Amino acid sequence: MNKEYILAPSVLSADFSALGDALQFIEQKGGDWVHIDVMDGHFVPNLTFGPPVIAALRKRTSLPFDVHLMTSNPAEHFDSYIEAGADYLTFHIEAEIHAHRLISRIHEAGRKAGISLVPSTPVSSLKELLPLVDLILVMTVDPGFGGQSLIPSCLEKVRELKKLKQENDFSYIVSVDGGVNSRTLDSALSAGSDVIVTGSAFFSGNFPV
Ligand SMILES: O=C(CO)[C@@H](O)[C@H](O)COP(=O)(O)O
Ligand SMILES: [Fe+2]
Repeated sequence: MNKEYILAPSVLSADFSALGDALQFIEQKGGDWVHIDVMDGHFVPNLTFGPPVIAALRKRTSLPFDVHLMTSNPAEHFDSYIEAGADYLTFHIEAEIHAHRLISRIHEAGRKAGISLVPSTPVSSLKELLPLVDLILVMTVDPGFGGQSLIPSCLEKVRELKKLKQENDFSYIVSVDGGVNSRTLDSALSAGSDVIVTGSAFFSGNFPV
């Protein structure tokens, strides 16, 4: 299928007892990246993968790893995720005051730095970081779980970010994460999303691939 966006299926909705097979499935279905949701049971009320699991998956595919840290204090352990094989490492603005420093450290390690914001955080909170980041991940659900419904008003942030990018010649790409399925895909794309993350819809056959 010829598509004009980066498809980043999230293994959060895969069978955790067969994550290697999930990577193969993503490749077969034309996924461009693998989205890996790291949850610490603190920043979000759920717990998922850590660096050892990511390092094991790294041996099974050459697709880029889009690691989404939903963790408190991401600066404390970001290097383990880089060592494990993250290509894009995204952390939450709500979890890190010293974001400039963390972005620099990710860049010094030779990886792409992403910043994410939950539905209640406005784009204005990212103002100082817009010239620095490679990716902005707009959460369209409250993070922590797959299978939730996309909050349509969050897509306004995608429009705002794309406008700011154009006006200021910034280089970031914009990703939409949460509740994207065959019904909501068009709205995410028409808002200007460059990357589409999809978990439950992709693994249940409710995503147009
Ligand atoms: O970051 C998250 C959830 O916190 C996402 O990456 C989910 O994995 C997306 O799942 P769906 O909403 O597509 O089921
Ligand atoms: Fe995610």
